[in-house]
Amino acid sequence: MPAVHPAERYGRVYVLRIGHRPQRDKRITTHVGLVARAFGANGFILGDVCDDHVMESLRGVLERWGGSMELRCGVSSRRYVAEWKRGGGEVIHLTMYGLHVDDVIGEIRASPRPKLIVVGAEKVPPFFYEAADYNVAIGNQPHSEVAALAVFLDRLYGGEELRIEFPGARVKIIPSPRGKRVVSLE
Ligand SMILES: C[S@@+](CC[C@H](N)C(=O)[O-])C[C@H]1O[C@@H](n2cnc3c(N)ncnc32)[C@H](O)[C@@H]1O
Repeated sequence: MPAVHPAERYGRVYVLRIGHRPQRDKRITTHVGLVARAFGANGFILGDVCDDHVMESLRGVLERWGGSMELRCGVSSRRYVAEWKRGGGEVIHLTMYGLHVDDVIGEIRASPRPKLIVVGAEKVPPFFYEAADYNVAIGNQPHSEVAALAVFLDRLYGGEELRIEFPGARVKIIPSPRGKRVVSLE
């Protein structure tokens, strides 16, 4: 049976990637976008810059593997956060300096408000700490925006996101104990 998209239960979820440096961060920002899609976010926003390499990679994955995640780039991150809040949504900034995820995830899951998850690259300006409704730490040790986003979305959706069936997929993997089985859906 196709899985119900968990966003139907927990509200709309977008990911805002800030601080992307096109010379250095192409691969890691692409991975942030891939995790956003695969772990059930409804939108991926690359703030302040556009990077064709990143956006084309993500569009290619959506075309082949399905899903209807909204993709945008080049919008002002600060304005996006402010407008999200004005529209009634809440902002969750992932940072190692924040409150431990275990101490806030219950409250976040209980809220039906649309959620904007902000992940940084290098130093995150104080604006985002102040504008956030929650500054959430996936443990209080430094690691990676990719890991932080994956763990946060998995906690938010309680693991349901790993069974999402993506609409419009052209191919699908048949899980197998050995080797690769991929079938065409066209
Ligand atoms: C490589 S880290 C750089 C962190 C940077 N030194 C700072 O002052 O925020 C890039 C991003 O990974 C995420 N991140 C890294 N460790 C994290 C943790 N323990 N909990 C939550 N997010 C984390 C944050 O979104 C952070 O902005």
